Amino acid sequence: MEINAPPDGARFVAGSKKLVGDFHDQFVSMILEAQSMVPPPIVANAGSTRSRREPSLDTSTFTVCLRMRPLLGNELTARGESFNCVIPGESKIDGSDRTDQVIVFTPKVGITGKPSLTEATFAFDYVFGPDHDGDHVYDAVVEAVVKRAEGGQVGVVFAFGQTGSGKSHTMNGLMDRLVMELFANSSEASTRRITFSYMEILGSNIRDCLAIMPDNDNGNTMPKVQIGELLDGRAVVKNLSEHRTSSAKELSALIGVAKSQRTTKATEKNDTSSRSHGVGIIRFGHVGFEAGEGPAEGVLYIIDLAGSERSDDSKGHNKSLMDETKEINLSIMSLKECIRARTIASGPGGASIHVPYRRSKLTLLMKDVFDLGCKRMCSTVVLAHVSPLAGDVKHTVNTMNYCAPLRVAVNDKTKSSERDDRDPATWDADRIRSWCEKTMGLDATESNMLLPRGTTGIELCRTTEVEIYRRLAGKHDKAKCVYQGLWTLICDAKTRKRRPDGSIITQEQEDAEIANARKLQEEKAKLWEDREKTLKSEF
Ligand SMILES: Nc1ncnc2c1ncn2[C@@H]1O[C@H](COP(=O)(O)OP(=O)(O)OP(=O)(O)O)[C@@H](O)[C@H]1O
Repeated sequence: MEINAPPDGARFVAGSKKLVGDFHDQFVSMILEAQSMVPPPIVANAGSTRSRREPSLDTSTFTVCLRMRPLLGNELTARGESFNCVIPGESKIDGSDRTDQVIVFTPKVGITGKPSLTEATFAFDYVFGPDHDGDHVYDAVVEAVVKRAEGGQVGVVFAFGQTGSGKSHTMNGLMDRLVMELFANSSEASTRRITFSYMEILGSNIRDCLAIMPDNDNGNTMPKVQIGELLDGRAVVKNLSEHRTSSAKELSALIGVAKSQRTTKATEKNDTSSRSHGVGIIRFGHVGFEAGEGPAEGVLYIIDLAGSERSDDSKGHNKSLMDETKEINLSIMSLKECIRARTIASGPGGASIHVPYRRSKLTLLMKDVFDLGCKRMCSTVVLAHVSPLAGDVKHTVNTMNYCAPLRVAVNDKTKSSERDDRDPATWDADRIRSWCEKTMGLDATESNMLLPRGTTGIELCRTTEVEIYRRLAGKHDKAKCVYQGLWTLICDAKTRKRRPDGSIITQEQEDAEIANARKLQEEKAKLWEDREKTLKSEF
């Protein structure tokens, strides 16, 4: 949509070469006017869409958010292209769906010297504007992921966006709040074991930022960290130090050391630009179990990606900064590719989609998030960051063009899959109880402990491993058996072959299709053989 300047606003000087910065005040008033027309938030009847959907379990969920930083310091008073061109748009909460919109205005000056704005609207799960602080972001999207990781699942929070858009600012704030929350409940201290590690990744060069801690014998000579895959498919990290923490003070001190060790350099856009991906890993272990007995460790990855740069941002770089930029942009591209492919892979007919997580060390580390066969729930929060400045608008549109469709892909997959009767997420309370008793060997008392108040299949599928162990207290072997049995069924359902329209391909249909293809191939071979014979006889 094009918005033209008010007639009395712009100095139209036909033929003279005017730039966007020459119309600072006109653009500011045009954007303020557009902002005054944004409708108030819409809150529809809760539950209106959820009740219509088939129960289904998203084993890897992505919450795609946008955070825009405020204008800073001299940006507030500077002229030229230093004005705000990103504003929060309409907000809707519709049953189980939540949508926040954001509007980006691209200022232009035509060849006639006339200023105009091009308006584009993008939808996200959440949009955090300049007035939202870090606590707001934590409460809205991060807290739930932390709780899941504490319960034995995988949580990932990562920040990406243009250099100088506020990624480190957000992640530092989230880490500070996380430290407070993790140790707020002292009664949990005796039942869990928290460890912290921090590394920085630049291409295949990975460094342990806590290797110089005094509790590490190797000091500064720590070997390079390696990320690889075991024969059984598990991703492993070698030579990364793990530091047990039992208080907020200890964890805070470790985070402080990690931050001070991370490579930053001054670039044209940011005096302290992060030139690597910073990866904080918090593991939640459980005490009181024999080795190999208890629930799996939960893990939380807090990832502050290096800033992506367009060629404009890097025109003043020397060769080494240029090489770093290339590495940074490549790994961010493969991360985005993996999220896109993973969301499509969980949709109808998507089980055969390849998720290229081996392409970079960062995505290999997060393998659980991208693997359809992963045996635990993975929740990822994508925090895309943008600068509000008109001078950065190309980058902003670029970030939004990539991130906003990630959210659409997530929502689309619930559309029209044929109900899978073997998927435990679709079972009612009686069927899941009968499976627990007949297949898993639980007696009636154990079933009552595991399935309080008529727990349905989808509810049990969403229950964390730690919670299953808690409900079946003292019966670790049964808890392990139920969790593993349940996740085998879930993974089978996730990888079941489907047609693009969502209908299930049964084993018999698959066998018939293979036999049919083989028959066609034999017929073709026979045809060629006959042709060759005819040709030979003709010459
Ligand atoms: N929401 C915010 N409120 C106030 N100041 C902010 C906000 N976001 C960012 N800033 C400030 O903007 C500047 C750049 O932010 P930051 O270093 O976090 O960017 P970045 O995206 O991590 O950059 P790079 O990718 O180059 O490391 C910093 O001075 C930071 O304090």
